[in-house]
Amino acid sequence: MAMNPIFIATLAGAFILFATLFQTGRVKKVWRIIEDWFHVYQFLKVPELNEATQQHNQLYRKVSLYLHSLPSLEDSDFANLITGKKQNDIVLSLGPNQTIQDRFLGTTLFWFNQAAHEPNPTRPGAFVLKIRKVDKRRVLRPYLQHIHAVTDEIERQGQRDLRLFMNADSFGRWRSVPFTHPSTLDTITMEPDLKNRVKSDLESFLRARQYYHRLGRVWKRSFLLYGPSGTGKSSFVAAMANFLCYDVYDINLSKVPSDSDLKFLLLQTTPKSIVVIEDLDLFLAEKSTRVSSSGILNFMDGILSSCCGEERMMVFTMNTKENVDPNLLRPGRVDVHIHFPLCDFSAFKSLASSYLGVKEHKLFPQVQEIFQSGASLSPAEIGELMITNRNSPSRAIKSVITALQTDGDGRGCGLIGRQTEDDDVDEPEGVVCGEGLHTVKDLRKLYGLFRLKITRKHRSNSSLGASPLR
Ligand SMILES: Nc1ncnc2c1ncn2[C@@H]1O[C@H](COP(=O)(O)OP(=O)(O)OP(=O)(O)O)[C@@H](O)[C@H]1O
Ligand SMILES: [Mg+2]
Repeated sequence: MAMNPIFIATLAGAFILFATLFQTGRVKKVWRIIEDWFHVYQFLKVPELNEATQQHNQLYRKVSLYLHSLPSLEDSDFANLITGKKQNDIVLSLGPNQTIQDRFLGTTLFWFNQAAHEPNPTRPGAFVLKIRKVDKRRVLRPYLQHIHAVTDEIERQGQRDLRLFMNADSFGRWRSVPFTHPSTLDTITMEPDLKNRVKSDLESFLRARQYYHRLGRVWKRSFLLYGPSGTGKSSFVAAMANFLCYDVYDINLSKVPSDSDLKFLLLQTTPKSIVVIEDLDLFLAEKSTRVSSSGILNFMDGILSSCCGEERMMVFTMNTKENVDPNLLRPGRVDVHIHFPLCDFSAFKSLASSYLGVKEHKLFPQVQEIFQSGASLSPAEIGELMITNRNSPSRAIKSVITALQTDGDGRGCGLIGRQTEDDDVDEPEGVVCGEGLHTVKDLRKLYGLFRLKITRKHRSNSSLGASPLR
C-alpha cells in the first residue's frame, strides 16, 4: 500500500521539530516537568544560611565548590563566564535559577541554583537537589560523602577560589568579591628567620585539628601585626590567606552598629578563613566605633568562634601597641605578635633584589651608611621609588638615597645603634606566644627565640619582628 505523501511530509516535519526542540533542551524540560507532576523525584534543599541560627551552612559552601568543579557545568542551560584567579583565566559559574546535572552510581541528579536575591535582596540563596525517589536510599548518602571527598581534595590542593568578605553596609551582612591579591610569603620582605618561623607556625596550625581538640581548645589562632604605615601588614594578611588557602573576612568596625552585630558578623563567617580587624589601635583610641571594648574582647577570646565552627585565623593590625591595654593582647587573645618595622639595610637589599633584580651595587655601601646613621623609610616608600625607576637600578638607588636623606632623615633615629648597656633588655623576635603554653620560657623554647639588645623605649627597626614579651 502506497504511503500518502502528505502523511510522510507531516511525519518528517514533526520529526525535525522534535529534534530541534530536543536540541534546545525544551523537550527535556517539558519531560522533567511531567516527571515532577508524577512525583518521581524528591527535592532536598541546601540553604546558604541555617535559618534557625543564621550561621553559614558549611554544606552549601561545599556543594557550591563541588558543582563548580563539574565538567557538566559546560552543558548547563545557562552559565556565567567570569575571570579566574590568573590573568586570562576564564571560568564558568552556575547562573542563578539554573540547573546542572550530575551522574553518580548510575543515576542522574539535578542541582538547581536558587538565586539569593529574589525577591528579597538580603534573602540567602540555596541549592536544591532533585533526586529520583527510587534512587534516594541507595544513592544519597554515598553521594553526599562523595561531595565531601571531592571538595576536601580541591581544598587540599589549594585550587579553591578565595573570596574577600566585607561588611560594607550597616545591615550586618557580608558582601563578597573574589580574592585575587597577588601577595605571597615569598613576595613579603621580612627577616628570613622570622619568615620561616611564621611559615612553619602556619603549617603546623593547618595540621593541628586533633591537637586542639585534645586540649579542649577552639582550633583558631590569633595574630597581631604591628608597625608603621607601609611596612607590609595588610600585604602579609593577603599572603597568609594565599598560603593557607583561606577566605578573608575584613571587619570594618566603623560599620558595625553594636556588639551584637559584631557577634552576628562573626557567626556568619565560615571555617578556613582569616577574620581581620585592621587598625584596631585607632578604633580603641578614637572610640570611632559603637562596638564596646568588651564586645571586642569577646570577639578576641574566641567564645563566639567556638559556637560557629573552627579553623579560623584572627588577625589584628596596629601601628603601635604602646597605647593599647596589655590585657587586650594577652596570650589566648593574641597568640602571635609580629613586628613590621621600617626598612633597614638588609630589608633594602632584599627589596632591591626583588624590585630591581640587583643583588650587589656600587652604591650599596653609601646606602648602608645612611641606614646606619639612623635614617629609614617604609618598604612601601622604597618599593614605590624602585618601581618608578625600575628601568635604571642606579637611578632607583640614587632616588632612595635622596629620599633617605630628606624624607627619611631621622625617621629611624634612635632606633639603630643607640643601645646602651643600661637599657639592655632581653627582647625576643617576632612571634611571641604559643598555643597551650603559658610561661615565657615555654614560648622561647617554641620558637628558639634569640636575644636581641635593643632599647626599652625604642623598638629596633634593624630587626624585623622585635616584640617585647610581657
Ligand atoms: N615588607 C614588605 N615587603 C614587600 N612589600 C611591601 C612590604 N611592606 C610594604 N610593601 C609594599 O607597600 C605597599 C603597602 O603595604 P601595606 O599596605 O601592606 O602596608 P601596611 O603596613 O598595611 O600599611 P598601613 O599601616 O598604612 O595599612 C604594598 O603595595 C606592598 O607591596
Ligand atoms: Mg594596612
